[in-house]
Amino acid sequence: MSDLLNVENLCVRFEVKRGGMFGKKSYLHAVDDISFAVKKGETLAIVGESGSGKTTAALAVARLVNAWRGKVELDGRDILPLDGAELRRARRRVQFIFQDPYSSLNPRQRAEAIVKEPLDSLSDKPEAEKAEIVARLFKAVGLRPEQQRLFPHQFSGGQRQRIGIARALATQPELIICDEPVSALDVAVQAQILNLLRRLQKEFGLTYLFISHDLGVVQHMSDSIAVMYMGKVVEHADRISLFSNPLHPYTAALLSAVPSVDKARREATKRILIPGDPPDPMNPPKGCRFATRCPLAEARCRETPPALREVASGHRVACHLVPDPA
Ligand SMILES: Nc1ncnc2c1ncn2[C@@H]1O[C@H](COP(=O)(O)OP(=O)(O)OP(=O)(O)O)[C@@H](O)[C@H]1O
Repeated sequence: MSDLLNVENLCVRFEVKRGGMFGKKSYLHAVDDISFAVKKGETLAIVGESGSGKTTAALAVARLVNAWRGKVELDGRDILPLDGAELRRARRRVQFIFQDPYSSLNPRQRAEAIVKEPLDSLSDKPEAEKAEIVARLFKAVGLRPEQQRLFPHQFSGGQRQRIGIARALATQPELIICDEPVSALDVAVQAQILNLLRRLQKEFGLTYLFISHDLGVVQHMSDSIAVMYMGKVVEHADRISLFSNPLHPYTAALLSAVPSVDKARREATKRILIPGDPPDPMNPPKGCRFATRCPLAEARCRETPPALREVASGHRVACHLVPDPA
């Protein structure tokens, strides 16, 4: 399968003023030169702790925040320079499911109007056709026809996320960015929504960029995984390689916190605690960004930033301590 999405050297920075109105202008580099690709019909998960830049990267891919540098190619065409009708077309192809089904739906709109909204803003279809599409989508996400007329507060959290999913599907997108789509939901409901997302992926041939801090969820939802730390991708591999052979000390620590159903594995894996807090994002460490918290860090880690390099087929890592392949 060819790549649907190819992100190259993407950088997003936010201007931050320090010291009041006349303070010096400086920048927070929330996403700092990241690259990844996702094959058609597959799921790439982006994981990392809060503040690592996952959401900002996803918003930049969907053109919901401005990238500072880099490329976001859909089927080989960079969508970052697009505007006008071409941008509208690209927006139809890339849709977003938000984390919080409580705050991402307008409480004053009926469910059917919420699901129809992307068609109103991005398509020129006649009203009757839009109504048909909305009715089909309610069915596809497991909601009943009479629920179309209800308001968000009349739904449970899981049902609200189904509305969010139906809205994301309205323009028949190819790429859906799921930003922590189940983290605001009860565990039992989480499984239902994840199953729904998987079923829809098969049914409509969707490609997912799946943002999560929860590796337990990612284990069930991804073909490949990119691990982010302080704006950088530190490791990127297919799911099986990453779970069976995590190479970056940060990935190993994240994985050690995932409860395993396999008793032998549970006993063999010792929980690795990551000491301290992430450094100030306005003032990142000059070498490896993880060096201040890495139990294995050496002098070179504090001095020189490690490049992301391929150490096994499709397995890339940014760590000085991982040897080159023989
Ligand atoms: N609009 C903004 N202005 C300034 N800084 C921002 C803005 N949005 C995000 N940031 C900063 O960019 C960095 C990355 O944030 P981001 O929300 O992308 O991380 P995340 O990994 O998605 O975290 P979370 O899981 O908490 O959403 C953080 O340091 C955050 O404070």
